[in-house]
Amino acid sequence: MMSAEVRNAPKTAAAPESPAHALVRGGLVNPDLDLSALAVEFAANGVLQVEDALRPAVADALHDCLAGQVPWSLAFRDAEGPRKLWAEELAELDAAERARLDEDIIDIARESFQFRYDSFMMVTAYKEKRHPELVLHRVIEQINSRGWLEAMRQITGYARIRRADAQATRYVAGHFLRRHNDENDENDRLCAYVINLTRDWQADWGGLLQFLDGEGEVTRTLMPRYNSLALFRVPADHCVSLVAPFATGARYAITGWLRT
Ligand SMILES: O=C(O)CCC(=O)C(=O)O
Ligand SMILES: [Fe+2]
Repeated sequence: MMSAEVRNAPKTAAAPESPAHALVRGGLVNPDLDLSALAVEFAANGVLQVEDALRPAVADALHDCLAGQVPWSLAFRDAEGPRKLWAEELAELDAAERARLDEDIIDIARESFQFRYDSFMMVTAYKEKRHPELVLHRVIEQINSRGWLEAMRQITGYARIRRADAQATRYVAGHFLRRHNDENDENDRLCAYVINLTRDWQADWGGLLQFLDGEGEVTRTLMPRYNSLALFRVPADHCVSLVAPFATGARYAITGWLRT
């Protein structure tokens, strides 16, 4: 399937070096973090929310990119599996087709694993050199840099972390991600991470990252606080709760896995 990036952008080799690109090249990690203290907390729970995780100016640049520049596509599952619909394809649907799509998404959610959120596949865009103006290309380089990976190895205790992938996500009213555990066929995901880039989110808007035990009890809830970094071991059962119809904000994040 052709990616949103492929459809939406001409292929350009040279990435323009804007001030935001230069800023992100300077590194992501907030140098004030106490990595040893965070490691103690992570070792105890296997789940951790790091506050003020990125350098503040970097968080602001990433927020501005997600809130203003990213060409989102809608991610969900149909009968065959994961699907993406580009913004233009959604715009072409009439009201009846749109209602049908919503019904189909919810029908699957009733019976099985399902999600609905806006997505931008950062690794695909990077490899295919699509949308080189987006600072997200620099993020792909930085989350695979020695500095970031070493910080992640120190916090998680996983010396085997070798690389990271990433997608940008946006959850608005009606979006959700049902219970799953992040395991994949390659079995190379050691930890999941979520960099939260939403300002002024409210807990009763939903969009909460929740961890579940074998009895279906919620064991931990993480608010998507601005510039927080959620880290947790894979596998772990978790979900993103439904964003309420009255939520006026969008929940922005960059999320992916720390891999072998
Ligand atoms: O956005 C989040 O908080 C979690 C996302 C997630 O669980 C996933 O993409 O697998
Ligand atoms: Fe997940």
